[in-house]
Amino acid sequence: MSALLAVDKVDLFYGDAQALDGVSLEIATGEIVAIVGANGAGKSSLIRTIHGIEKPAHGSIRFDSTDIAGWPSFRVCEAGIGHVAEGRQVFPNLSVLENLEMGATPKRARALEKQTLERVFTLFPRLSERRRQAAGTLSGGEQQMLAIGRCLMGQPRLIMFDEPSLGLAPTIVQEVFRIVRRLNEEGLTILLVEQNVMASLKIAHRGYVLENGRIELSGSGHDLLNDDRVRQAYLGL
Ligand SMILES: Nc1ncnc2c1ncn2[C@@H]1O[C@H](COP(=O)(O)OP(=O)(O)OP(=O)(O)O)[C@@H](O)[C@H]1O
Repeated sequence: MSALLAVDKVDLFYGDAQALDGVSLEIATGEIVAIVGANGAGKSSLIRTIHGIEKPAHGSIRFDSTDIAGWPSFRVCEAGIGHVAEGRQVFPNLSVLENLEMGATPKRARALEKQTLERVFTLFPRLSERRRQAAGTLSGGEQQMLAIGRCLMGQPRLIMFDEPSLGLAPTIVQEVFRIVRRLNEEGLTILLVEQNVMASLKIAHRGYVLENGRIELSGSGHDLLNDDRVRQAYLGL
C-alpha cells in the first residue's frame, strides 16, 4: 500500500499535558479512514496537528512523501489537504457564493474556480439556489454543506472531516454520510472523525481507535464493527 498520508510516532503537548502519544497511521489514496474515540481522546488534536494548527513535539507527517509536520496551515492546504472543521465554520455575514470563493485560495484552485463552483452547485443544489443568501441565515444542514463546499473549492486530494454530523437532524446526518461516500467515489481520499461510530465504520475502508492520545486498535471498518471492545465501548452493544 502506498500511503498518501503517513503519520509516524507523533507526540503533541498542550503545556505539560500530552494529547497525542506516539500516534502512527496511514491513509492510502482512495481510502476512507475513520478515527474513533471517546470525548477527549485526541481526535480533533490529531486533525489539527495534520493541518498545521498545532505543532507536534516529535514525529513526522508525510503527505505524498513530503514531511509536512510543523508547516503552517496555508501551506498544508496548498499541498492538497482540506479540513472541514467541527462546528460548521462559515462566515455568517458573507453570502454563500462569497464563502465558496474564499475556499479557492490555493494557486491551482484559483485557476479552476469556475469549474469547481459548478461541481459544488451540482453536488449541493440548495447552495446554488441560495447563493446570494447570507451564510448565517442557512439551516444547520445547509451550513454544513457550505463548509464542505468551501473545502472542495480548495481542490484538496485529502479531506479531513471533524464531526461533520454533529448536532444535525437524522435525515441530514444520512445526507452528510452519502456525500462523504460520493466524494470518495469521485476520487477523494478521506479522513473521517465522527461520534456516529456505527455509521462511520460502515462507510470506512479502515479505522483506528484512539484512546488517551494513543492508537489502541486498527483494522478494516467491518472488523472494527465486529470487535467486542469497539462494540462495548463505542456502540453500547
Ligand atoms: N487548546 C488546548 N489547550 C489545552 N488542552 C487542549 C486543547 N485542545 C484540546 N486539549 C485537550 O487535549 C485532549 C484531547 O482533546 P481533543 O479535542 O483532541 O479530543 P477529541 O477526541 O477531539 O474530543 P471530542 O470528541 O470531545 O471533541 C483533551 O484532554 C483536551 O482537553
